[in-house]
Amino acid sequence: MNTVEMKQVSKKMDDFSINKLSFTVPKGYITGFIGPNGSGKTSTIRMMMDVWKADQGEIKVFGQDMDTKAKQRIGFVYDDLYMYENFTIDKMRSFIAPLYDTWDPTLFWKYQSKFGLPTTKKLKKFSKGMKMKCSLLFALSHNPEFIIMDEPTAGLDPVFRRELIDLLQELMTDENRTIFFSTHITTDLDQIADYIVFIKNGGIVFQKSMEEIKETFHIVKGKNEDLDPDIQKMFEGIRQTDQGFSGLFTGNLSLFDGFEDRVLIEKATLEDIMYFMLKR
Ligand SMILES: Nc1ncnc2c1ncn2[C@@H]1O[C@H](COP(=O)(O)OP(=O)(O)OP(=O)(O)O)[C@@H](O)[C@H]1O
Repeated sequence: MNTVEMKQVSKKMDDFSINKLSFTVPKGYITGFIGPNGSGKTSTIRMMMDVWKADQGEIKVFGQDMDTKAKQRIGFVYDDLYMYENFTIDKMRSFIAPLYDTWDPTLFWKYQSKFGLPTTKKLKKFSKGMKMKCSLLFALSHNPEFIIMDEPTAGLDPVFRRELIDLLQELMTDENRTIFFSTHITTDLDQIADYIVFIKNGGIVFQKSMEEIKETFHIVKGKNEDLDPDIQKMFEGIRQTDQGFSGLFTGNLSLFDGFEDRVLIEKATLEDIMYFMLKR
């Protein structure tokens, strides 16, 4: 069962386009959305939320086209705060709470206190991190079954970032809940993601489960003298220094059996995978 299904979605902008993008967000799991700067993550999220219309393709959320009823079931965290800057949190609450049937005041005050957000300070006086926390506070207070976040950890200090990751994990004890979020901090995803959607230039690179990623991608380190052109071709990407080479490998590891201790093989992190696949 999928919370989101994007099929062959395309959109042309001035000097950029999303090209026949297809992926799913499986229900009950955390899916991380990665890609380099300007690859189309925010644009894709905007289309998913129906803030922007796609030129072509199909986007289904909860098995239907997006409408106000579906939006009620979603907690949406932008990379910027789209709220009235002259308002305080308390005033914002009086506007936003009535919009949601499932608004939970207990949850609101619980997160307000947990995030340490002042209720009487105007939003324009909030720091970047405080704005992100505020956006999270409003997104979580109506107990959404689907949480979509655009770079939620950007601007957060390491302590709160860790706390947010723990909070997301805690939220996932509800097996009906689904989380989809974009981030450049791939170490966060190494810890909590179940699936990864990787895009580049508005197109899909891959969608895989973390399990599949851990089984498929390896970093092989070795000596430069062992790196002949035939071996080089077997890698998805290679980095060479005077000390030796390291490369991203997705093939059968038995190929290196004869190398014995001349090579070191490790599981690749998401950062390794992005680095080598984008460098290629
Ligand atoms: N309103 C807009 N009108 C025209 N082009 C836009 C608009 N917003 C974004 N773009 C372009 O779309 C491309 C993708 O931008 P987008 O913000 O979706 O990427 P991203 O993957 O979220 O990037 P980042 O990781 O840097 O936040 C960029 O080339 C950007 O200039």
